[in-house]
Amino acid sequence: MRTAVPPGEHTKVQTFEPRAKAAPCPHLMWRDLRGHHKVKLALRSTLLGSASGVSVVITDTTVSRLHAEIELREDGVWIRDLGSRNGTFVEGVLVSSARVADGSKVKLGVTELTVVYDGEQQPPELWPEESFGPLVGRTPVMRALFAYLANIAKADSPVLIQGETGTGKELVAQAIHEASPRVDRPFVIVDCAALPESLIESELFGHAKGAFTGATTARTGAIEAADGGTVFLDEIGDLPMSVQPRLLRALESSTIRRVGETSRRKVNVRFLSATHRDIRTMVNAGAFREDLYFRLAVLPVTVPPLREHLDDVPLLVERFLPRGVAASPELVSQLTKRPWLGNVRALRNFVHRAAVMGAKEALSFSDTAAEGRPIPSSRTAPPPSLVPTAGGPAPIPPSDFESSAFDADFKRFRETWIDAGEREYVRRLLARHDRNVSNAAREAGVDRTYLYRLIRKHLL
Ligand SMILES: Nc1ncnc2c1ncn2[C@@H]1O[C@H](COP(=O)(O)OP(=O)(O)OP(=O)(O)O)[C@@H](O)[C@H]1O
Repeated sequence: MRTAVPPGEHTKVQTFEPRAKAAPCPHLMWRDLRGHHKVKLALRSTLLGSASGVSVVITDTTVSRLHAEIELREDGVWIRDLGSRNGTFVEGVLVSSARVADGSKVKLGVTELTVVYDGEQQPPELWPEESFGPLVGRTPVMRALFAYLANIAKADSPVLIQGETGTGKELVAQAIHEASPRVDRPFVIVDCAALPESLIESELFGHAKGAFTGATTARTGAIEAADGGTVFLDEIGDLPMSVQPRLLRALESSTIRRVGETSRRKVNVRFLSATHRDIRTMVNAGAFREDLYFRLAVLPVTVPPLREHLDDVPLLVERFLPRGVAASPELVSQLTKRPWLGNVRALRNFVHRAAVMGAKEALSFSDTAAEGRPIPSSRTAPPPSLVPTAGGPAPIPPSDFESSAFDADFKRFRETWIDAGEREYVRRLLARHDRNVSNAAREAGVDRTYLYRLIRKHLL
């Protein structure tokens, strides 16, 4: 359990006035056991299936409970299968994700649906500033996200934040809490992936003295500690099945029971949770409770991967660089062309490495760290650099470890090299064990869930 750091300084520079493009606003027609239906798809994302909690319920036993998701993007309507039992077909072709053209036929189980594009959606509301709490972003996709976050911050319903690793989900949770009426109360974070199954219950709900061996004193759990405020359950997809009913009960009854106690305690908390996994597919696979999913995802948030808002790279670089240091325009231009598979976190790590090692070293490190190479033409250009801004400190010398690393700020130096060493350690460990994580974790003497986290962090 951690309590969040206080909010930092937020820049409110307004230099770029983006316009959101309108997405198509289609309708969906189909016939099932309940007859003919025609539904307008007004939301950016619509869940289709036979479960009663989804937005478009299809009454057909061959349709999975959470079967597919329709997304309205600027370039059209997309459908994504959620690991359904009988698959999703577009014009007779089995797809995992596909664009659906106007008038196309989509088949879920034995039910055929027709997608008709008719008219455009109202463009989404855009946040007027380039930051929202600790988050920065100037692109329409981020400003639309900020406007949505500002709205849901006022509500009290549970929020499920989804997005790839490193997209900023934890920061989104922090931003929601800071913009909510609960801002003056605690914001408590629980990382469900970092705790072994035996400890997670007591971490969440607390325990009584003597509840189990080693419980020498009573302990308040995270949910109780967040009373009046917000509890953020990070990596909720890793919550063991055995603990899920207990969390469901807490959400439904606003009470918790400490491990080893018999009576329940009233709590007043807002639940935010996040995951990089698709919980809908986990529900279909029987690895996550459907009722808990619907309880947690009353207000869903999807954080876009960095490759979908690359125009934010310059602003993010500025945010991550030490005060008084600026990146050269060539470097920034190169950075906006990378795929950033590790998203904003990878960009932040790059900037920190560049400030210690020099941009050239950091770029070549990124090339081997699954971030992909820059566009070929830029590779022949001289190495871009970090330069001091007027009145700022001396430039950090580019190039090799020997000359530059020891001149840097100690904290950053330490983080960068620990990060690099940790990555190399895990890479070699996995190679020695043919990527068998259980064996590797045993040899390393760490918990399996912790090793998974390191693998994800370093994109190994
Ligand atoms: N829009 C943003 N503005 C400023 N910083 C950001 C933004 N998005 C992400 N970051 C920074 O990127 C890093 C990774 O973000 P965060 O830890 O919130 O990602 P995450 O999606 O929760 O990752 P994971 O799935 O691995 O838990 C953090 O240092 C965060 O501060």
